Amino acid sequence: MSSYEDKLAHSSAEEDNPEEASFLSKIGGAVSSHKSVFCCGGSIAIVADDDSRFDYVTTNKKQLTSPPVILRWDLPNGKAIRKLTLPPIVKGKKGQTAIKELLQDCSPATFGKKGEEVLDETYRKAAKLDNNQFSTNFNPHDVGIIDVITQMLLPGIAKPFTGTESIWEEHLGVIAELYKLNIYSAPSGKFRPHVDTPRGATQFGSLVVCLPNPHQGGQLRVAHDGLDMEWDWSNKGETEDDQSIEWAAFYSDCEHEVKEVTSGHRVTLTYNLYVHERVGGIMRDLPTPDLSSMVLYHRVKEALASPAFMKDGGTLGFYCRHAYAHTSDYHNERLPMALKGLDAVFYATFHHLVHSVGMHAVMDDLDDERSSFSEFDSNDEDYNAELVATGLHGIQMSEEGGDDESASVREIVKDAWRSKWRKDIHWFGGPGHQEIALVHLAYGNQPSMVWHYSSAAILVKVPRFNSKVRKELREGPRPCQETSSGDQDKWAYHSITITTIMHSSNIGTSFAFPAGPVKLTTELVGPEPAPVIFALAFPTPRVEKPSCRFAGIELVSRPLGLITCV
Ligand SMILES: O=C(O)CCC(=O)C(=O)O
Ligand SMILES: [Fe+2]
Repeated sequence: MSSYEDKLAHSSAEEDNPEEASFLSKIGGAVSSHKSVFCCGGSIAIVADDDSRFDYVTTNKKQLTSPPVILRWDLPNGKAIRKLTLPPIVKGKKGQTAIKELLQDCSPATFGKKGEEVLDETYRKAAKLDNNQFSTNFNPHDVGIIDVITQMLLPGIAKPFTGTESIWEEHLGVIAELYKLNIYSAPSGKFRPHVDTPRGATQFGSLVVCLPNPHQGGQLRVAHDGLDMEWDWSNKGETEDDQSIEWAAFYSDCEHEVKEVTSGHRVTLTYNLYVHERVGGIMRDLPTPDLSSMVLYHRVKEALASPAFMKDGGTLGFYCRHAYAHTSDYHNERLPMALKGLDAVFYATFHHLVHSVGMHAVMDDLDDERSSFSEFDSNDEDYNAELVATGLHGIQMSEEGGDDESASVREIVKDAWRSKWRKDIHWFGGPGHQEIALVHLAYGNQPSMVWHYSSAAILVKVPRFNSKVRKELREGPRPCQETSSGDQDKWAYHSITITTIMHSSNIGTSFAFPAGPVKLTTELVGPEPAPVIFALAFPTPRVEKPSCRFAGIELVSRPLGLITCV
């Protein structure tokens, strides 16, 4: 216990009241580790004909409700579909007839053991339909379940994970993949303690949704790190005013079990929970939205196709229209992925069309300092120029200027802030939101602090008209040359030259070759386009033609020679 917790525990006259001390110690145990939040769950009331159920999603006035759940499933012959509503529309025995029909069309549920699907009713007794055999009107997003899971279960795993394509840190979204429909029926429907098999590197948990159908028993027990939670959904759906959908979600590494069902049928939907990047969809190399649906995309494409537009290349600049804390270390790691609105569209458009786009902090108002320095005038080389940082960087502190009375502010800032004077940029619009970028000492008898502010901007290096990038935009990508030929049992060494254009989203990109993937890492992606050479061995007949252009990365594959397989 830390000394702070120690103090808290002792502050309640522990000796006089041991019972209270025990409560305090239990509460202390429940907050001592972030691992104590390993599951969450709740109840969604069923309300038929509630047309306004989404009117209250942003207020605190009313709970979200769900209409009765409809299930439709394929008959085993695949030629017809049946339908069931839960809670059953007809009560009593008749209602349960429909469930029995559903049961007839299910198959026994298996479980994974040492990589194999096992059927063993002493371990798991349940019926199942796979997700391609049924459909439902129930969607956990609609009733806020996914938002709750994101808020409660995601922080612990919202870190970059290894072994996946992505290195983006903004893993904030949850995808719930409908996995199975299960029925645990009395007597002895159950699933003994187990840990779910993760279905891929991004799965972090499971969600169980229990539909309103009368049953007893079948409690779900979830355990983690010495803590235990039990969800008892018995009796739900039995009476008119107690009809609800019950749900629970938990991390993949939690042991859990379904205790024996003692009467009725416990009908559940299970979902696999995956983490994904919630922001950045438009910035992905294969973007979620279709960029060609944007007016800007067409205008840019049109311009790039014309020799009248920046024939010898040039630089375009765009000050972000939205505010970002771009000089905080935390935020500049999240840019450009966290760009929004027009900023995101501008960045993504150029990223996809010419690849050479980056974010920079810019100081544009240093000319204001000029008035006090008569030695500068409008003939100066850097007059009317913007000071453009080498990229985005955190706030800098400098002692420069403290004892140099003759230094101008412009010189001090230029020396202390990694940047360049730029006059060649064609800007769209003026500077926007500003953040503190640099603090330094002012010269003079009385040293004082001076603050300088920067705006976040997107700079695009437009390639020359006859560049490969622009040519390909006009004419489509060049087909790759056949790199080698050979017979089946020969292996070819190929050198793969990858020319990268610095962009953070290139990092983590991997190329699938038969010899294994090649992954671009931070070490390989330099500030300038640079060739990176790999020598790979793979069977020539199966050489996959690498595409010439892949997400801003140029690939050239050429044979280096043949070696014979032994
Ligand atoms: O139905 C439940 O509550 C849990 C089911 C389960 O553990 C599973 O399908 O893996
Ligand atoms: Fe499970």
